[in-house]
Amino acid sequence: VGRCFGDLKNRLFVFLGKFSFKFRSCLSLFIEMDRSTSAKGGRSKVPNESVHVIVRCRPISQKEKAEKNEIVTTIYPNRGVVEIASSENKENRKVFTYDAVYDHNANQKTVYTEVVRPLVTSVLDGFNGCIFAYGQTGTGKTYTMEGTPSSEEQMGIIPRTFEQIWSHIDRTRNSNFLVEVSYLEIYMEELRDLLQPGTKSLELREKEKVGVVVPNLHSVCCKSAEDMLRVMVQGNKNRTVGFTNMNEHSSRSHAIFIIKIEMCDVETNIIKVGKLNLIDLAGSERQSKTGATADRLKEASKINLALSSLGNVISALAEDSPHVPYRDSKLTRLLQDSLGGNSKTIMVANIGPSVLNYNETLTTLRYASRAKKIQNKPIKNEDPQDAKLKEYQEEIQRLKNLLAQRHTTERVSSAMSTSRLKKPRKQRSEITVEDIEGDTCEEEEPQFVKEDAKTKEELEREKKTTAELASSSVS
Ligand SMILES: Nc1ncnc2c1ncn2[C@@H]1O[C@H](COP(=O)(O)OP(=O)(O)OP(=O)(O)O)[C@@H](O)[C@H]1O
Repeated sequence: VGRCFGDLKNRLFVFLGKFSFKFRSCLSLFIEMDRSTSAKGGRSKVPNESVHVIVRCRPISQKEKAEKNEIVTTIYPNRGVVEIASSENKENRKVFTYDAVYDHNANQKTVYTEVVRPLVTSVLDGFNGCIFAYGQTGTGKTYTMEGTPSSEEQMGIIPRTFEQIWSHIDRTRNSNFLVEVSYLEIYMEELRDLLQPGTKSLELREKEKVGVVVPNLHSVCCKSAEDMLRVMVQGNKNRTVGFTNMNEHSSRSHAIFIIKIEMCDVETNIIKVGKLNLIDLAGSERQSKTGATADRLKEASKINLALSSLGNVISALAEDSPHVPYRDSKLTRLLQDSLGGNSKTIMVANIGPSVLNYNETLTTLRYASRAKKIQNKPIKNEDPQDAKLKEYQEEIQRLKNLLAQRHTTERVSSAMSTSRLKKPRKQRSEITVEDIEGDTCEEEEPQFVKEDAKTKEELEREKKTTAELASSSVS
């Protein structure tokens, strides 16, 4: 009995020990969670959302086919799994799982509908969104992000977002929208405005409650999907592209297409702002493979530097490290909110199927796996102080008040100056699609300015008739 009791007592101690260990670790987990949420600005009630990671494998190229390169990646779209086999040892297979994976059979429309459409819907509800394509050079980042915009089948993510945005605007009643786009590239660690080439390089600034901003970056107000497409095409003409052994039209810079949508519900007067960053990164590359020389070599080292800092940020966030090295490159500073901040983010990891790409593919798959662990805290941007629609609405109200005031004083005196009736000043950063295409066409006046001008005209006409009547009755 004594031995039995002793045994029971020992088991009880082991159990209590385990329990107290679990209790302690739970407690420290809660304390840790609380610490990390309060460290991120007290947004503890906002639910976390992981970065969505998808992998897309391009078809085998003509060159790879001709060289009879072995295929080492197997894609299982139904299970979200990518398997990669080492060419030396077929048994040595590495398996990775993602939110979605696509093989060479997946067309542009499928990728958009399944992955991007829900994110753009959120942006149209006032969230920040970011989609970035990452991968070795020549694996299809530009094909995925842009594709061939003139072809219904081949158009990529960016032109498809234009269509979704404008079909939403056309369908929505009782709301006003303001859509603006900007386009910039990071080339050799310098920020360049792709819509105003030749201007001096841009700076990054940290703005309280807003995050990292690019002052003096031009934005173009768009009134249709076609407008947005024209801006994209124009910006692409200014993007730095070069030839490498791996890709005839290799992007030598990281390009960021920014869409800002302000929307105001006319009944509630609530303004929401959605911002979408669409990023086509330059490819990671081995200088020996790309055959880089001189300028290409300098570019490549800067590209690789920015990409390795992106890798470090991803690793730090995935490991919940107390220090995240966002400040190490312009790219990571610009992506600060998209990785670990206020944004819904999708990473598209592009890979190639052949044995030639084995090492790079493995690196990309590992990066992508780590990125899955990144937690963001997306919050709806409602009633921001710097919304332009708000500024315009206040201007409309001011004009209306002015007209009402004028209407009453008109009868007493006709000397009131009309010079105070100004249309809203054109912002320095506001240019039109025509401006960037070299057309000097003046910007079409917003509807409310036209309406106010109409009222003013009517008022003038009324004034003239009254004066005529008065003069005829005197005579
Ligand atoms: N899913 C795909 N289906 C058909 N063709 C593709 C696909 N992905 C890529 N390609 C083709 O592969 C080539 C290289 O693609 P792309 O230029 O998009 O690569 P990239 O990753 O942007 O390269 P870089 O980093 O050098 O700019 C192009 O000719 C492109 O049309």
